[in-house]
Amino acid sequence: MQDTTSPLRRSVLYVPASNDKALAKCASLACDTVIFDLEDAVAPERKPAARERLREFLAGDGRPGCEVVVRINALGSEWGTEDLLAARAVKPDGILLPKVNGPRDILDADAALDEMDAPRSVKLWAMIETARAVLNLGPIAELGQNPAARLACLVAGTNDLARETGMSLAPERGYMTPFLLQMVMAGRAGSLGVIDGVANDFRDLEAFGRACQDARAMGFDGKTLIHPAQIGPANAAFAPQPTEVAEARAIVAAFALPENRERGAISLEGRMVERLHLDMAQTLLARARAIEEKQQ
Ligand SMILES: CC(C)(COP(=O)(O)OP(=O)(O)OC[C@H]1O[C@@H](n2cnc3c(N)ncnc32)[C@H](O)[C@@H]1OP(=O)(O)O)[C@@H](O)C(=O)NCCC(=O)NCCSC(=O)C[C@H](O)C(=O)O
Ligand SMILES: [Mg+2]
Repeated sequence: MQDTTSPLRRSVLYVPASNDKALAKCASLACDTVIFDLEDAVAPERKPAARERLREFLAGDGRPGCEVVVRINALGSEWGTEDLLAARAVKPDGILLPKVNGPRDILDADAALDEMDAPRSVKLWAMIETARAVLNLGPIAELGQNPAARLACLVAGTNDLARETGMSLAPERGYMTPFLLQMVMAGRAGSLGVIDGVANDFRDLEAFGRACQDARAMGFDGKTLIHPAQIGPANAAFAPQPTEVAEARAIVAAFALPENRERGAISLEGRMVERLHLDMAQTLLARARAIEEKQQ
């Protein structure tokens, strides 16, 4: 469940660590999180150079002020350990693990970070993009309840899921939706953030806006993005809408009335409203405030 302290992650932009122009641009963008990618956005022959470029870039003035996450190659791959060392060195908020199959992959990364003396404040994010990860969502999410584990967030990898399963992403991700919902359910059970996958067609912003609205209705915190043009629509779709803010304010005001202070359920404009709705209203208002503060 989102609460009043949940971080804003409406727009989570992948930036290829090998792309100088994209690196130079990212600090000026209004996304909530940047994921610097060492994995699929970087060709095999450019992996070492991308790692070095990222180290240099994040040590300099261009480092973005938002949440910073680094996606490494799978720890079992030939690049994994070097990537993890590089990621640890750039002091990120999170490290995103691709191709996670089950809890073991996360525990191994956790142990490797401990060996590197990485502070516990460096969190792990896990891509859910293999059929095995979907089958293991329960045990993966349980790590979120373990204070010793670093797991903070699940990220959908719909391209890889489509590749492995043969499942179509069209129309409107209808076949993929049950698994995305399973991911949201697991993430919430484990008190984890949950971020939706990317939309590859970055020029069709109308379709993208609809995809963001669907993702929000499914319960996702935000969407992963591949292009700066997707930031505005994602920020708008995952923000509380004016009617929702007005409704939330009315609920808070109604429960503050002396006659309602000791009541669990009240009637408001013909609808039953309970204290759980008061909690939801307070969360939504906190989110609206956080967005407002960010814009100032
Ligand atoms: C998709 C792109 C290759 C398109 O690039 P390009 O043709 O250069 O786009 P534009 O000319 O429209 O770009 C306009 C300006 O914006 C900058 N730009 C573009 N993309 C980014 C970005 N991601 N971050 C920051 N800045 C960006 C360009 O440099 C232009 O700048 P300027 O000329 O100075 O105005 C490209 O967008 C791209 O590479 N996107 C990211 C691709 C990526 O990271 N892929 C991997 C992550 S997605 C994934 O792996 C999904 C998951 O794992 C799964 O399985 O589903
Ligand atoms: Mg992927």
